[in-house]
Amino acid sequence: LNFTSTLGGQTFNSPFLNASGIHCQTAEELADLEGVKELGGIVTKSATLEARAGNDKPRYYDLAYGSINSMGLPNSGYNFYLDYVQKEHAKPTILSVAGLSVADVIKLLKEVQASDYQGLTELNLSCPNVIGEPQTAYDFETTRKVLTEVFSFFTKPLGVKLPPYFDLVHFDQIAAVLNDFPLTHVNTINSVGNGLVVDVEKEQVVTKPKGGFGGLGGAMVLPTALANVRALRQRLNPSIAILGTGGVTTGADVFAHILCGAQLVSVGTQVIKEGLGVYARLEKELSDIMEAKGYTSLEDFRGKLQVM
Ligand SMILES: O=C(O)c1[nH]c(=O)[nH]c(=O)c1Cl
Repeated sequence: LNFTSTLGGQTFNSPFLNASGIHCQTAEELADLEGVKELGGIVTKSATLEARAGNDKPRYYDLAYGSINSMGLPNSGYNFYLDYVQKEHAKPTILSVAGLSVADVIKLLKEVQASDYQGLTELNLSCPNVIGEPQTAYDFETTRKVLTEVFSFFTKPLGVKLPPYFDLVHFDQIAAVLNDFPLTHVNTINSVGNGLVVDVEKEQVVTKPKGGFGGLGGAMVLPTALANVRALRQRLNPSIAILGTGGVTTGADVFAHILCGAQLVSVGTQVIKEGLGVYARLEKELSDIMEAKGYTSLEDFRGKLQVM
């Protein structure tokens, strides 16, 4: 089966990625990812200018149907991740970056531009958990302003990580912004922001930051993730690839993401639930589905979801 694709000048030998933030914050976690042969690429935890401890714990809670997190962007600081991605790796890397202000984003990306890093960078415009900070990509004007400033100097492969949208007009509006820039990709979705999980027995929230409000992931967000992949595929220039993230627990979910237009597919919550062995299971399940349908390559069905 042909699982190979190229993005931003890099060759990905498999459609699988780790979702930024999951098992990709420390040197040990990143080394673990290198050892997962079914992973096509490695995405770093979103890096900020300064290292961050993140929000108070408990800040992650596992549910039967998914997860809620209010991590608060804990990371070792961009120097650590920029050094990491400039080392030799058997797989392509995607350097995820986030800023607490437009100025931080510009400063960070100028460092990346000035470095010898030739791989992909992904600007996270959608973290829902930094207290007092908005999810930038819900503000279309600010998103345009940021991208205009970034592309005035940034010439390396760049994608953006988007929050989920829930209104068809909003899909039109964000696509109208993104189509004006030479992006390599869009990664959709980030967690569904500011959900709330209640422990009825304790009559209490389950995470400490923000009164228990946090980003939702896992099985429960799959229909939202598929809708965002599909809607953006239908609206974005073909030159902008879609990385599908959200709700993947089976090979059928991976197939669905690709059918909606995803080039690569990230797995987050399920890695926490099942461990890194999940990728071998997903690859087997996806292969079995493709063989049963007579497909030999992802191109045979990518973006070919039928309507009624
Ligand atoms: O709280 C986090 O660190 C976090 N959590 C998320 O669910 N998405 C993000 O982009 C980030 Cl940056």
